[in-house]
Amino acid sequence: MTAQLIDGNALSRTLRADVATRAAALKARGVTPGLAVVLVGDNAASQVYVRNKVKACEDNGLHSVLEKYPAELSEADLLARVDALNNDPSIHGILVQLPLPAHIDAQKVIEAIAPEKDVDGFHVASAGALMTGASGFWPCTPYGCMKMIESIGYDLRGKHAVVIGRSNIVGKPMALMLLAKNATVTICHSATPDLGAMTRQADVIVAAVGKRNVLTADMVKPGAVVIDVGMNRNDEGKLCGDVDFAGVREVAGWITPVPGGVGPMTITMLLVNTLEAAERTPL
Ligand SMILES: Nc1nc2c(c(=O)[nH]1)N[C@@H](CN(C=O)c1ccc(C(=O)N[C@@H](CCC(=O)O)C(=O)O)cc1)CN2
Repeated sequence: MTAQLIDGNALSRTLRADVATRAAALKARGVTPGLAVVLVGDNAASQVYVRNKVKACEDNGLHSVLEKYPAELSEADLLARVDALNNDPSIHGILVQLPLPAHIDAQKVIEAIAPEKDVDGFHVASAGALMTGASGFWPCTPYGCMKMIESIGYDLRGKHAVVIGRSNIVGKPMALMLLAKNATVTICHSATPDLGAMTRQADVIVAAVGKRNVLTADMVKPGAVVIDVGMNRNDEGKLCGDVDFAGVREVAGWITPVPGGVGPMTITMLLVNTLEAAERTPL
């Protein structure tokens, strides 16, 4: 069996077209959804990601501002910028690109963002909302993974989902989202003794570790849905995920590629969250 691809670029095109339609409707009522993207330092990958976020806004009718600061920016100055953006009525969503330089406490900066503008979904209030089922923004990467699973018409009720990785940004929120759809969820991590024994039981596997070949064909139940969140480089310097794609695609039922899978969906869900932040703002 060769797995069917879940194409993040194609799904993104469909979802972004819907964002553009809704943004135009909002504009007609006098509100242009606005996103502020804050980048500190010169991390090469971050520069590409923020550029792609700004372009995605431009292409789909959202207003965006990109604020770039040198790596030496103080934490206090960054907090002051966040405060100014919290009070700017033309800005509905704020994101501070991660990672931040080591002298800045990233969590402190995230907590300074007004929860109603936290379109990254990283604020503790957003995490609490996800946990309790209250209204709030979901982190874009796991939210994108859920949309990919939804796009194949897969019913998670009663299925066993294994999430590999326990970060606050992907692993933990991913597990909560799967749970909310009535999956039975297992979270595996670096101290899990026999990862393969867990993943072989899974109907759905989400790999979010940041290490190549964490998931190989012998660890996958035939027909499983495999979502690859990893973003790594192989020995030739080519982008690859956490999953041994060539091997696993011969066993899985569905699989996401890297590139062209979860990555573009992360940016798409940022647009969705920003649009919703603007829609929720009273006129
Ligand atoms: N404030 C945030 N910081 C970070 C986030 C985030 O969601 N919010 N996530 C990651 C990086 N990230 C978005 O910021 C991101 C990573 C990758 C992609 C993407 O589209 N990848 C492409 C390949 C791109 C390439 O060629 O290098 C793909 O997978 O096809 C989008 C967004 C950490 N920081």
